[in-house]
Amino acid sequence: MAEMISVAEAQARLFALAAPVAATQVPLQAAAGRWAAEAVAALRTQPDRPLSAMDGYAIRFDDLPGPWRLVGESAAGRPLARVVQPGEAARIFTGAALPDGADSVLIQEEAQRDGDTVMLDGEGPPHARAHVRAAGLDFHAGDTLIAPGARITPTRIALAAVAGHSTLPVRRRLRVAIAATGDELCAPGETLAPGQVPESNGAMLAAMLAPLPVELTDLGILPDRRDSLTAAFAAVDADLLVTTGGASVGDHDLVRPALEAAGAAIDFWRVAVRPGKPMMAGRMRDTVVIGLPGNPVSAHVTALLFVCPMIAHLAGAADPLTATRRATLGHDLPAGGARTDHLRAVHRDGRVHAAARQDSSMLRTLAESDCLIVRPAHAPPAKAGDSVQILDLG
Ligand SMILES: Nc1nc2c(c(=O)[nH]1)N[C@H]1C(S)=C(S)[C@@H](COP(=O)(O)OP(=O)(O)OC[C@H]3O[C@@H](n4cnc5c(N)ncnc54)[C@H](O)[C@@H]3O)O[C@H]1N2
Ligand code: MOO
Repeated sequence: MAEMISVAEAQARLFALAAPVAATQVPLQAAAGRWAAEAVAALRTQPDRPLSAMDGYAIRFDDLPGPWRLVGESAAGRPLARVVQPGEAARIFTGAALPDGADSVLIQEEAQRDGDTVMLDGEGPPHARAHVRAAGLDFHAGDTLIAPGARITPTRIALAAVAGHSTLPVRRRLRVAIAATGDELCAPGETLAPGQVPESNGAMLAAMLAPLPVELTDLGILPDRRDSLTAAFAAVDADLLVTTGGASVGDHDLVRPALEAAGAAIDFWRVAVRPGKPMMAGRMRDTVVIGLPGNPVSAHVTALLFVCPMIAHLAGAADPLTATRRATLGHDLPAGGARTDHLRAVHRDGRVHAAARQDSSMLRTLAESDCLIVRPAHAPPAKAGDSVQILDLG
């Protein structure tokens, strides 16, 4: 039987199965949560001219301590069409263009006005260009603002908009098919015959993939019959096929032979991960296939470690792996086993506490957990107060 490979090796081999899909240009709002297919440069300088950062009076710093003669007004979008001469001031508002000739802003809390005369009533601007946003303060035309492979966050969408873009280069949406396998499974809510259980992996996977740039096809529940599995897999037209169940070594675990009969070359099967060991991945013509174990917790953990990162990779992410972070352990843990362990845990009083029972069928413990404690294979025993790696659960 094939040896187990490490999580890191499995992720690397998975990513090597297919390159990111084709690039396309989409409207700003449609780019949310996707990844930049190429570098995005500024089409304009921001601000494109000096602007006031405060409400007050545009003055020449050398004229301090005043007084000044008021000669007009500059409001946002309505600049003053005149040069401010020595001894003159212009009323100005936040975001308005600083008139030519002026170099500083006297904030209105430090000014007194009497008709057309403005007088200093306080400290005044501490230096020339005080309360002025210089042209190019934020960025200059031509600056690279978004690196290739960077996630398109709401703030990057705003940045692209102010940089002059109405569209962004991303990868096309991925066509993802999911299928549950198992004769015991019934659609959620259906009346169960003896021995049947409601199918839960499909709804969970669909929810996990919902924030990602995918077009999802749910093939529903496939029976544990090699011929029907083969026919269903062979008919898939997608970038990625994700199955759950039937991945292990039992007589009814037929996903691997059915995938192979449908033309798939399996690249690896069995990963040193707990839960989730029997997962497999390979390629079936233009479709990457990932076979996840059926146990609901195993399916969740392997989807988190492999499916979501693979979608990010195919969607062009420079850094597709889900980030771990450090947390403080709330109690002792025994030495780890031969597989990298993922313990369902909750934060309490600033520390993480693993659930007492970690059976991979127990969905309730998973749903009540806010993170997974990641323990590398063969980790030595850990003590309360030790630092451990965690994966946040959404
Ligand atoms: N002799 C061995 N037996 C098992 C091994 C092994 O190495 N040797 N590995 C175990 C491990 S680890 C796991 S994980 C499971 C996974 O096996 P399968 O992928 O073949 O999963 P199934 O047998 O199809 O199902 C397991 C369990 O999960 C339930 N299930 C399956 N699909 C769904 C679904 N879509 N929604 C809800 N629940 C589902 C299913 O009813 C079973 O209870 O194998 C071990 N065995
Ligand atoms: O990997 Mo299995 O998921 O340990 O139960």
